[in-house]
Amino acid sequence: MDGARWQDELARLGAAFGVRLSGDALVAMWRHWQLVREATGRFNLTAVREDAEALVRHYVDSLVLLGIAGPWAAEGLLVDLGSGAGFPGIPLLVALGPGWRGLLLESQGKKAAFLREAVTVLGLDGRVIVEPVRAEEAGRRDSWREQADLVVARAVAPLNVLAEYGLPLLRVGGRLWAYKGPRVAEEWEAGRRAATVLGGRLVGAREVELPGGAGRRVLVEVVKEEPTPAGYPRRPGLPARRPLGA
Ligand SMILES: C[S@@+](CC[C@H](N)C(=O)[O-])C[C@H]1O[C@@H](n2cnc3c(N)ncnc32)[C@H](O)[C@@H]1O
Repeated sequence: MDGARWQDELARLGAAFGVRLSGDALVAMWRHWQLVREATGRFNLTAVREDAEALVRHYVDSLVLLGIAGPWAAEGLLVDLGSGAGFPGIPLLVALGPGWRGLLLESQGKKAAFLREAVTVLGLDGRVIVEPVRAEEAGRRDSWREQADLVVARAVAPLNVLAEYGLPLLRVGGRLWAYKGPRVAEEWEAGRRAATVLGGRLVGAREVELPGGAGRRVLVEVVKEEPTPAGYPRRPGLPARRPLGA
C-alpha cells in the first residue's frame, strides 16, 4: 500500500471511531510505521508485517481510546507502560497534539533504543522522553511519581499488575486505560482489589469492534482517587511475581 492511500484509509477509519486526525499526524504515523517495519527486519518488534494490517491492529487500535473517552484537554502528560515499538503511546501523542508530553517506558534496551530513534525522526524530541526502565522503577522516582494525567498500556500485564505499575505514576484525578481483550472479565476482581489498595477505582470497560475482523478491543478505565501509599510500587519484578488482589 502506498503512503498516501494508507493515510487516507487511516483518516477514514479514525473518523468512523470519532477520531479526527490532522495531515501532520497522518504523515507522522506513516513514518513511524516505516521505522517499525524496517526495524522488524533486524529484531522482533511486532508480528505484523503488512501495511493494511498494521493500520488496523496498531494505529486504529491505539487511537480508538480518543473516540470513546474524553473530552481531551489541550495539554497533559501521557505515560505508555511497556511501549514496545510505541503502541499505543506514539499514535496517541501524535494525535493529541503538541500540548501533550509523553513518557515511554520500555524495559528492553533494544526496544527503548528503537523508541529513542523514532522519537527523534518524528520530531518529538522536545516533548517525548523514552526511559529504558521498568515501570516499577519509574513509579518510585520523584520526577515521575503522581505526575501523569493519562497512563496507557497494551499487552503488558494482567489488570492487577498493571494497577501497581500505573497508579503510582498518575496524579489524583488521572486515569489509567488498559487495552485488554474479551477475556478481561477473568482479571476483573483481582484488578478491582489491587486498584483499591493503590488509591484507584475500576470505573468500567468500553468495547470496540475493530474493522476488518481484527477482533474486539476492551478498554478498561481506572481512575486515581487518592495518593498511592508509599510502599508501592514494590521492587522490580515483585508486582508480577506476587500480584496484589490475587
Ligand atoms: C507484548 S509487548 C507490547 C508492546 C506494546 N505495548 C504493544 O502493544 O505493541 C510488552 C512490552 O512491555 C515491556 N514490559 C513488560 N513489563 C514491563 C515493565 N514492568 N516495565 C516496562 N516495560 C515492561 C516488554 O519489554 C515488552 O516490550
